[in-house]
Formats: sequence, structure tokens, C-alpha cells
Amino acid sequence: MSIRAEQDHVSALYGHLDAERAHAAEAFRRAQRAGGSGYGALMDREAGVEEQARRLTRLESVEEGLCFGRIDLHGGAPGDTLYIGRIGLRDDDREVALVDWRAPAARPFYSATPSSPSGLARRRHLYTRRRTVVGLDDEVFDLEGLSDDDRRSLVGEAALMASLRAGRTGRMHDIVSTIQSEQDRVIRSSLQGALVVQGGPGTGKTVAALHRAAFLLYTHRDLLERRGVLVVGPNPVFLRYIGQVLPSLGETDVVMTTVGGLFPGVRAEQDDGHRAAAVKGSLRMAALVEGAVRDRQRVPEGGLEVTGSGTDLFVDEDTCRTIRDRARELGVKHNAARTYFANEMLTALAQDQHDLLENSIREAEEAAAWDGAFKGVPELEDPDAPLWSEEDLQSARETLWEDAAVRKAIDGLWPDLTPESLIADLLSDADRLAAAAREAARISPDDALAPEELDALLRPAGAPWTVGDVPLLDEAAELLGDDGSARRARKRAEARRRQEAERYAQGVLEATGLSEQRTADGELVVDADMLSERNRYDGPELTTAQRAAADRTWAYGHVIVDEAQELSEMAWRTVMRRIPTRSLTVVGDVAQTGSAAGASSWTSMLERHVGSGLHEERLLVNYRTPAPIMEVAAAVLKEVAPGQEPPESVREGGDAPRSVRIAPGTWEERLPGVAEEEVRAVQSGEGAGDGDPDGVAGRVAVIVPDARHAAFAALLPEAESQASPEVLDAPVAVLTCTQAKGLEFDAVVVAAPDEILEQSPQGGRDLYVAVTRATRRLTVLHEADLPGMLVGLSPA
Ligand SMILES: Nc1ncnc2c1ncn2[C@@H]1O[C@H](COP(=O)(O)OP(=O)(O)OP(=O)(O)O)[C@@H](O)[C@H]1O
Repeated sequence: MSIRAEQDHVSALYGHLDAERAHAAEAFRRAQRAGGSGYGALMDREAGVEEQARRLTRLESVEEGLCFGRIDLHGGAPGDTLYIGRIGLRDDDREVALVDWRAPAARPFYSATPSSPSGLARRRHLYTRRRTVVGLDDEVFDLEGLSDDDRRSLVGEAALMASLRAGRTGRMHDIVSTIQSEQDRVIRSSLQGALVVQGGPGTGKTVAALHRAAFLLYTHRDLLERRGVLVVGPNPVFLRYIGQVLPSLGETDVVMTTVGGLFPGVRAEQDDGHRAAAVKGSLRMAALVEGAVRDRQRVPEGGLEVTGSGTDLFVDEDTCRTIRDRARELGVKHNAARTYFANEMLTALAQDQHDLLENSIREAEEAAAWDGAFKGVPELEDPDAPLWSEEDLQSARETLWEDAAVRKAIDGLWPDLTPESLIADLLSDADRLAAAAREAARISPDDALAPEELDALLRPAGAPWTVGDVPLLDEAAELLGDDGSARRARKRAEARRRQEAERYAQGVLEATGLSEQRTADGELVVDADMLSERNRYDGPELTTAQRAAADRTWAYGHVIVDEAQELSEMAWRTVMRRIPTRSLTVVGDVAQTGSAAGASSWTSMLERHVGSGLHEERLLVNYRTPAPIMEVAAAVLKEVAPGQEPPESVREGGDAPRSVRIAPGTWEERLPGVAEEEVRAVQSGEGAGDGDPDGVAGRVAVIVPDARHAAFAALLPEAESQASPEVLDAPVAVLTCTQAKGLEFDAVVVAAPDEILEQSPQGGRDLYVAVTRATRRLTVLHEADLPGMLVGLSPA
């Protein structure tokens, strides 16, 4: 079939797309005009508008590359040819004209290989530019004529190679037209249970995980639109890097965040130093946070003395301890148990007030009786009758609660706490840390932290939140429970809205004179209630994603964690709270773990949360790094993670990775020179500018030791070096290994590899990350001797 015949078919598909868009636009307008009054009708209307807006967005997002494939099943009957595209479309007779790439019928397009053709006679890739077909590429599954080597060939090899050759744009693109069969297996895995995708650098873990999100949303739309999908990535730059993939697949309603963003109201971006990170990420911190909460549930030494209602009151230490212990034993969270504690303490104080009063009356009585006897006055009656009734006691308690000194004293013993105040106070106060550790050792002696570990946690008051703090805040929130502030804020906002709506309604009635008008049977035409109901609703309901992101206790329908090897034990506790059903996709590479608290094995990290329900898939082919660079990386891998197999590169050849030795103290001269050379090489080489006609023609990263980041960035003033999304758009970026993780560049210059290796116990893994970021060129610049593991480089 010629390009012209395919063009006719593709043009017809765009015709159906236009018709669908026209329908959706009409439905959108209809939804906007939907009638009915009252809150419920308005909610329905907004939900309808929202749904149609989403449908329109989905239809708009598929304009480019609407149809990219065709499969011909064996048999050759008319229904045996299917066109595969970004969405499903039907023709005017309601027959399937285009199959959504996620539908089961599309599967052979991705799974067929020459040795296992899945019933296909042929697979065709269609290349389009805007609405024009510009090329075709066929694979005919004629097994008879193939050698063994050919049988192992890739899915849609020509299309894949064309896509991999394109220069990098600083944004990840979708791969719907070239998904490989091992990736397809990952993408279409069942929604249930925890799936771990382990794969070396460039094996498409990230891109496959994102396509999986799109696949799951398509296949389980009802559930996932209600409960939402959460994608957790390593940092905001990375989220920006991958941010276009799901929208280009028509999916916009997904929450994307980092571990630092999992606690609503806090946005932590800084990492801790290695020592602090290792301690903070350890599971033993759960006991320390519990210890910190218990440390705030105090018994006053020698008892509580306080002046309340003008009287010096006292509750002895034993009574205070009994009340504290009972409050703890209630089995409710700290802030809820505080109500009980405060009540019991008030009762004890009121009792003391009562006893004091009784004593003084008794004394007065005795004095009076003595006086009476002396003067012959009759005795006062019933010395045993209680002085105060239950109501008197209650009213004394209430009066005491109004007393600022009493409140302060009770607050000091069992304060209302927010997670933020608990953790900030704990980490900035050596005494509090030591006290929390003592309490923790009481509840969980095996989890004790050593004094030097407590030292590593200590930091100045007012220090910004770090990523490692977020799991501690989450842990604290679990133990403290609601402090009521969120509920109070919601109520205040609701009351404000209602007041405004009533004021507005009254204003409208007065201005229009409608308040006077009545129907024939004497009813008001419109009353203030009716009007204010109509206006109380201020704007569309939040989407599922927005509601989920704002709610710490939201239970998602599915969670995807990328670069998951970096998550600490504590971070996993936080993630798991968001997914009680454990429907998870975890993607990462334990050979790239850079965090001191990260994973060295998936089982040891995840088993306690998912038990035996862990299913592991491996991705073995590297689509990023050409074979010569991967050979260098493989030697590094052998040193840093001897058990791990390096992935096999699909791309052969390319420029030989090189090392450039510089004379001592000549970084200032040589680094800018080498970076400049690389920019020239990538901007003139193969694939330059293919990826993004409007953007930079080639991108270079200079990856440097942590301690040299500022100094080397200063040597390259034109380069982008801040950990902000701009690094994705600059021709040259200066990054640490942690910042470069997950990203890719046309050319990479690794500076001072010996220092990267030495910078932490994970230095070797950092180096592995650094040398696997390039799609075309790798240069290692060194002043000291080259580390032995970089043997494969050609000296320049
Ligand atoms: N089937 C494919 N078709 C086209 N490109 C692909 C395919 N699979 C992966 N790629 C490309 O290969 C590159 C690497 O993919 P990705 O970043 O997802 O790998 P990764 O396994 O997450 O790597 P790392 O472990 O280094 O973070 C990306 O540019 C991606 O678009």
C-alpha cells in the first residue's frame, strides 16, 4: 500500500477526530447551559462541564501523531487490518476506525517479534508530520526467511532507531509508537499488587511507568478517576522533565510530586547531608518520633502548683502520673487524648479547690462551734454533707479552664501539637532529642539511637525543611491526629462564603425590587435563601487530583514511584500510607542508589509492606547510551554492584568515550574549553536539533563532585547551574550526580571523577549515574589519576 492510500485513511481519521471534537464542544456548551437551581443542580452542572472539558482536552492532545501504526493479522480479511493511534475513534457507521494503543486489540503491535509474531502478518509504522503521512516502515513476519539473529530483532527497529537518534530537547517524549515488548509487559501489568521494575540506566523505566499510568487510567477509568493516581519522582526538575508525557497521552488528572511534597503545606527540596540522611531515613526514627510525642506528655516533678480562680492549687505527682498514664492508655491520638487529660486535671484542680474551701469552712465552723459553745450558740449541722454538688464541680472546672495560668500549666504538661511544631522543636534542641531518645528506648529498646546519631540530627532552629523531614512530619501527624486547625479553617471558610452569599442575595433582592414581588398564590417570586443557595457555590469543584494532593490521608487508587531506590525506610512508610491497597508500581535501579538511606535490595526495602505480593519485572535493553559508553559504565558497575548485569545498548557505534587529563590547577582554563568543544560537537553532529526545531540544537551536562558544584559553575557563567527547571532548557548545565539522576543529555562531561568516587560511601554509584547520562558523547576530565574502574576510556 502506498503512502497515498495511507494518507487517505489518515485524512479520514482526522475527519472523525474533527467530528468528535465538534460533538464534545457542543456537549461542553450544553453542560454550561444546563438549567436547575439550588446547590445540587449547580454541582451537577459543574461536574458535567468538567467532564466535557476533560474530553475536549483529551481530543486536543492527540492532534500530533494521531495514528502511528497499522497491523495486518494473518488471514487478510477486511476486519484483519487495524490502525493503532493515541485514542480510539469510530467512523460514521460506528465501526472502529482507530484502536486506542491501550486497548487489548492493539497489543500485538507492541508484542509481536519475528520469533513470536502474535498472529501478525505485518506491522507498519506510519510517520506523520501534522496531518500528512511522510513515510512508512514495514516489518513482514515471514519466519521462513529469517536467521536466528533476525528473529531476535527489536520491535519496529527502524522507527525506534529514528526516535533514538533525535537530539535531546530537555523534555521526555511519549513513546507510544515504539514501545518494546518487554516494556509493554510492564505497561499492561495488572493493577493489583506491587510491581517492581528493576532496570539499568536508559532501559525506559521512567517512560514505561508513565505509559503504565496512562494504560491504567484507560483500563480502570472509573476507579482511578475517583481515587486518583500519584506519581512520586526524585525532585522538581525531574518532574518538569517528565511533565509532558502524560498530557501528550491525553491524561492530565494525575498528582505528580516528590517525597518532599507528600506532606500538604510543606514543600521540602533540600536534602540532608549524608550522615543526617542515613539516620533520618532509618526505621528507628519512627520510635524516636513516638518518643518525642511521649516526652511532651509530662508529669510535673513534685506535683502541679498553679494559681487558679485566685487560689493556690496543687495536684500531687502521683495523681498527675495516673491521669497521664490513663490518657495514654486510651489508645487515641495525642491531640484527642489531650481533651481527656485536660478534663481530668481540671477535675483534680477543682477537687483541690473544693478541699481547700471545705477546710477553711471546717476551720471556720470549728472556730464558730468553739465560739458558740463558749457563748452557748447551737452546733452547726451535718458535718459530712458534700460541700459542692456535681454542677458546682463542673462550673468550677469551667471557671478554671478560663484561667490563663491554668491553661498554660495544662498546656505545658500535654500540649496541643502540630507535626511541624513537634519536629521543628525536636530537631533543634539537643535536650529534647535526648529526652525523646530515652522515651523511645523505653518503648522499643532495639531501636535506640547512639549519641552521635542524635548529634547528626541536630540543626539550628528555623532551618528549612529537608526532604528527609517529610516522613518525620507524616509520622508525627499519625501519632498526633488532627489538631483541629484544618477543620476550623474549613468551617471558617464555609461560614464566610455563606455570609457573603446571603449579603449578595439581599443586595440583589433590594436592588431589583424582587423582594416585594409575589406569585398569584401569594408566594414570594424569589427569596433570599433561594438566591444565596445559588450563589454559595463559588467555582468548579476541585478535581480528584487537586483534592487528593491537599489531603494527607487520601487513599490513592494507584501509586507509581520513580527512582525508587532513593527512598528511605521512613519515606516508604509515608508512601504506603497513601496506598492502603498496595496497588503500586515501583521503578528504579538499586545499582544507582545515591542516598545514604536508599535501597540496596527491593525485597529488604519493600517486603515488610507488601509481603509476598511483590512481583518483579526486569528491563534489560538500554535505549539511551550507545554501546561504547555502556562498556565504560559496565566496568564501573562491576565494581559498585558486582551482582548486577549491565543492560545491553541498542545503539552501536558513535563517538568513542574519552578521557582528558589536565595539568594541576588548570580547571579554570580547561573546563570551559572542553564544555565549549562538546557544545560544538553536539550542535553540528547527527541528530542535532531533530528533537525540537524551536529549542536548543544539542544539550551538554557537566557533572561535578558535590563539593565543587559552586566553583565549577562559576567557571561556566553561561551555563545553568541552579536546581531549577531552567537547567532543562540550557545548552549547558552544571549538575551534581544527584541532580543529574533520571535526566539525559546529548553529551556529558564528567569532571574530577576521583572526587565523585570519594564524596560518600555511595560515590561509586554516583559515578555510574554520571557516565550513563549521555546519548551520544562522554568525556571524563581529570586532574588526578583516573580511577581504575574507568579503564575503557580512550585518552585524548
Ligand atoms: N521504546 C522506546 N522507544 C523510544 N525511546 C525509548 C523507548 N524506551 C526508552 N526510550 C528512551 O530512552 C531514554 C531513557 O528512558 P528512561 O529515562 O525512561 O530510562 P530509565 O530506565 O528511567 O533511565 P535511568 O535509570 O537512567 O533514569 C528516554 O529518552 C526514552 O524516551
